[in-house]
Amino acid sequence: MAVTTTPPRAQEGGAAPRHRSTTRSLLRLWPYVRPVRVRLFSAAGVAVVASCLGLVIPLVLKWMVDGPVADRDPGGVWLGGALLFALGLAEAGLFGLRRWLVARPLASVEASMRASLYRHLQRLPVSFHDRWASGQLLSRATTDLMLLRLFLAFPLTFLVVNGVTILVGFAILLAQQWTLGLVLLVPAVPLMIFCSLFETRYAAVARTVQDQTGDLTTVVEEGVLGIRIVKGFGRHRSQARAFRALSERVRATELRKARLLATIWALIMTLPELAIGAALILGTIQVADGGLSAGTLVAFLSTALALRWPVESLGFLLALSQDAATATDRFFEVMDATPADAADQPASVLPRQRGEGGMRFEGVEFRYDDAPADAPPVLDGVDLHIRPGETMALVGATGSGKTTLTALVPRLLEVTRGRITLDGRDITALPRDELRALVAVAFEEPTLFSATAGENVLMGADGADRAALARALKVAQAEFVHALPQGTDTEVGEQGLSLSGGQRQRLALARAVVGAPRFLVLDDPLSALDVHTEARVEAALRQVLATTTALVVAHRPSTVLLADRVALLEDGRIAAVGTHHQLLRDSAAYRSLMSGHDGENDGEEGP
Ligand SMILES: Nc1ncnc2c1ncn2[C@@H]1O[C@H](COP(=O)(O)OP(=O)(O)OP(=O)(O)O)[C@@H](O)[C@H]1O
Repeated sequence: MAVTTTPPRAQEGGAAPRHRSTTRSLLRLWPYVRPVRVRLFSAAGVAVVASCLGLVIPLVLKWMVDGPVADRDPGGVWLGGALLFALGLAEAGLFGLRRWLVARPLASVEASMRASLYRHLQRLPVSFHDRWASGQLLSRATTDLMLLRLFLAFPLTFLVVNGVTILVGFAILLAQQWTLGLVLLVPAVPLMIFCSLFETRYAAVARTVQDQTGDLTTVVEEGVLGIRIVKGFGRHRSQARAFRALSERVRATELRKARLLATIWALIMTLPELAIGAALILGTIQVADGGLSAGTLVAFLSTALALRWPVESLGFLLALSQDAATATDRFFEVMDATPADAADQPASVLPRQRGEGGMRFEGVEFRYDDAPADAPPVLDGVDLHIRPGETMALVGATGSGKTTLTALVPRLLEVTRGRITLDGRDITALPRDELRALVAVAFEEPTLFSATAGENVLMGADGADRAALARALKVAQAEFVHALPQGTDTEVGEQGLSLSGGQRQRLALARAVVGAPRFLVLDDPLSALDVHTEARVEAALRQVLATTTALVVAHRPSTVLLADRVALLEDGRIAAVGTHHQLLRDSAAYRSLMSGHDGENDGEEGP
């Protein structure tokens, strides 16, 4: 399975991709923004009108200074004052309306992006999740999406509003006194150069800080999930040191970001102020010479001052846009990864052949994407046939590829070469839903979700009822559930009651069998059980699921004995197949493997 992107790692010095276009990045948000475009554009229109109303105020001032004030007409002054008050009120009201227009749609854009990301993460193959740190994914789903909502709510609108206001404002300035207007325009050229330099540098720092925040999230998550190990080995000090070092790195990068912002902000504020100062001096000289009316100078300077905020806010708006472009890139790095179903081969369904029943591995080769190029494949030409209704134990040394082989059947991993058939049908030609209904899996690490015990089990099959639940609990010898405070309705998992390792394993096993699957793949799911419980589980499994074809990774002779036949995995291929006794007799490797377990203490399951 080819996944098209690799996880970016936070690097000191910035990891922003070169040649990135901020606009092109942000334009990718369009499909999510499209449904709310009418409200967003209306809000921008309202804000433009509000901002331009602000520019009318100096014109009213000019009329007042040159008219009623010069003519000492109190009625005119009152009229001008009332007009100014009405304009101010309208401006404030319109900005309020803008905020009301965008609040709800933007919350829905953020929610729909988060839902798409979550859906996509669920569809991405296991190999993708193996390669990406969970904190990097978490930070994309939280911090990055929040930055995007902020961008759509504020900088996007105000870049447009302030851009239009600056253009209209300068048109008014040039119309009033073009020579003074040109003086104000002088700083525009250096400012544009500074802004473009700033954009490139800021993009690199913004990317670094967002990646480092992802790394920090990973460390926090690992610290919380691994709290028992941290405490058990007294590692809290070294964990805290590692955390401090990482947060120190984030702080240093944030400070770099702040320094850049401070520089551009200082330039954006100073240059226009100098230009306004120069215009004031030149304008005063012109008024003294009689070339300009006092009212025009007042209006000119008021307009110039009204343009200060639109100009000065540019640095801050550009910075927020950069943060948003980086967040967009990070969001699409995940969304662009090829989901597992997209990699399905065309459904060249092989006709089911007689005698082809059961689970068959034919020349199966598998290599991990991130394995070194010169490393041999983990599995190299595996041939194995598990007959219908048969239980095959899979044994092999640690690291021989047993888990990898079991992950290939439900297509958690994809074979690199060769094929696997279930009742004669190539698994790559089966729709995912059908494959997942045919094959049930249980792993050594039993994962339970924050839900009731019953819900955790029923997750194993769509439409399974209470009767199926009771049957599954019986097969998995998980009837201890009935003795829990609320029986099958007791909350378990991270937020609920803590269960012992063996109890969790039996619930996970019940989940695997609740749908009475045709094929069962168990990756040593009974390792935490005592031998007696294990024997009872296996016996019940065989009896109730007589038609099930099972592949069971086994480490202990007791598990092996319950299987019909045993396959020995060695050097990436099946080295021997036979009953336990046959292999003990014929295979030295098998004898040595099993003898390693002879003296093993099988341990007790939890309370
Ligand atoms: N995501 C991965 N990327 C690269 N190599 C991997 C990955 N997962 C496992 N491997 C390698 O593949 C080999 C087989 O691993 P696997 O977990 O399948 O062995 P196993 O037989 O199940 O071992 P055990 O009995 O200890 O559970 C090992 O060498 C392991 O290092």
